Amino acid sequence: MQLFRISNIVQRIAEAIESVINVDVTIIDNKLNRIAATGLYTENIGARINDKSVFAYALKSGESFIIENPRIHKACSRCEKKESCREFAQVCCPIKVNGTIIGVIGLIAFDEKQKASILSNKHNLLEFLSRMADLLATKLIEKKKSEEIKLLIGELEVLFDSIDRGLMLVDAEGNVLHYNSKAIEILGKEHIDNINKITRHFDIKNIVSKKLNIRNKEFYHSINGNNFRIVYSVKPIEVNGKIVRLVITLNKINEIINVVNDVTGASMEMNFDDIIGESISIKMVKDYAKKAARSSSTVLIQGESGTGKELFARAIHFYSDRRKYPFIPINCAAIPENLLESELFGYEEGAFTGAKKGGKTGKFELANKGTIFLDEIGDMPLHLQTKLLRVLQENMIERVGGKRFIPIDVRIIAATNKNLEKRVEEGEFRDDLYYRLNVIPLYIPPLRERIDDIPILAYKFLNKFNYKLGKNISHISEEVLQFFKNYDWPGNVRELENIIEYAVNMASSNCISINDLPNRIKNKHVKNMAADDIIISIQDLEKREISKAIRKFGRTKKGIEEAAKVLGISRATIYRKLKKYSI
Ligand SMILES: Nc1ncnc2c1ncn2[C@@H]1O[C@H](COP(=O)(O)OP(=O)(O)OP(=O)(O)O)[C@@H](O)[C@H]1O
Repeated sequence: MQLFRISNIVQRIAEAIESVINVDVTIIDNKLNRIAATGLYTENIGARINDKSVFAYALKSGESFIIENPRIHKACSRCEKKESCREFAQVCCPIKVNGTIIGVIGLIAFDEKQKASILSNKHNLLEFLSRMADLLATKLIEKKKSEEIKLLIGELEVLFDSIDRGLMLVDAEGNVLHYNSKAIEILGKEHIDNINKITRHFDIKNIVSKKLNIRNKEFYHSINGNNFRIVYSVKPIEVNGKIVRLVITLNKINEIINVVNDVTGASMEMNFDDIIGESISIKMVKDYAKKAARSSSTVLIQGESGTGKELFARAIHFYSDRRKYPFIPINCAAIPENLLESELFGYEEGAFTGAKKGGKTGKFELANKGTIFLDEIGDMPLHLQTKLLRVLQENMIERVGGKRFIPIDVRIIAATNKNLEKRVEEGEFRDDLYYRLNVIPLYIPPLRERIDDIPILAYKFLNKFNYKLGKNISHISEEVLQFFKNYDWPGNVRELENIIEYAVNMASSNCISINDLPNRIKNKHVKNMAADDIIISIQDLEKREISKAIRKFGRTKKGIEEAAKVLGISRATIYRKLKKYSI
């Protein structure tokens, strides 16, 4: 700590001491710089004092002392000016902060009268100087503390302003004391002159009296006639058991929605190249879907389960102008009927028993400016179909228990594996909604109608699961591929993917064979074997028959011998084949 930082105060204290004692005063710092002086040495303020002087001695000793006989006193022993010294007496009193010497107060008598004044009351004089030294030390500590506080305030101001949320500091009466630039951005510049009015949304009285912590509530706010929903939280600051301040954080709902979508991966990117298939039919659907992506009309995707309807919906979204906004999928059949409405449209706080505090944002709002994918639309209950139709007609949604309409800009892609026209005929699906949804119809053919795609898809999934499971299987046997082409694929591409995952787990050689497939598939294969038109390679046949025999007779030496006998091959041959096919 350096005395020069409070040099004004040091000088004032030096003058005060002089006016009380009538003796010249010099105050030096721990570097022997004269910080303050009165009388003869005033003009030497700022100059350095010799390091063999009495002051240097005082700094080193750390004790208070009085020199009654200059030149003879031991403090003068090293002084180079001792012979020419004009001083009659001197007093030194160190200034200490937490035990560290930071300077010295010195009194210098230049005549007998001043000397007498010093010597007449030695004890009280030293006591007085030590008080003055303490006063200087306290002033220096205060200065340091106030500089630290200034720095802290500066740091907090920068921090306050760099936070990407609106912040307001409010007193217990609701007066806004501070706000950051993000708060101005959220609330709108024109509201800043009347910022105290904003606090009426927060019920400050209640928060203060009940010491409440409020999390993620909403209020509606209007800027230039446009309505926004702002989400706020309030944290009280308590001092001695009383709430004295409140910190209010503000966020625009849209910004929160974007964060949620980013974090949950709602917008997992997908494009048309990720849709595998070289068959003419799939190529045609892709071309058609690319055209659909350019418009913002509603698309209805129809196709059996697992044909890739969601894949197409995602690819359309990421090929469209909405690609920077969320893609929000919702499966209308997977959510219980009583929850579906609030999932889709959200609800206000207190809308029903068990409703979450602060309400809930629905998928339509989450998808704002993006695309909502309504999967299994055929299973949507009739009363919600009516509500959905209104959304399509008016581009507005109403939260459950809400009193106002919220404008939305969402593209709808719906999908179903049901025959929707039939459901319309049966009265299970509103015909007006069907026509509204079916503006751009897209039909995805089942796998059995594009068998040329099966090997490509099978190898694509083989690579995927090799990577995922750390395997290195390079082939799928001809017998398996042939069987796949004849299989009916009720679960389409999803089923094919699952079967390959199973087989990659089970295969012990570098080729997937019939034996590696799940039992329910193998059984179907056995039945198919009866069909004359299926041709199986000799190798696959050999492998299958050897496996069958081993399963029947066992892997013991005796079992293998028995199997060789039944198969009509030698013992050496069966061992060789077992190794070859990794059975
Ligand atoms: N052409 C394809 N290329 C690559 N993977 C595909 C293809 N078609 C479907 N898949 C995969 O098959 C699985 C099922 O696809 P998706 O969920 O899109 O089908 P869906 O028709 O929406 O099914 P559901 O009717 O059950 O909702 C996914 O893992 C998907 O990645």
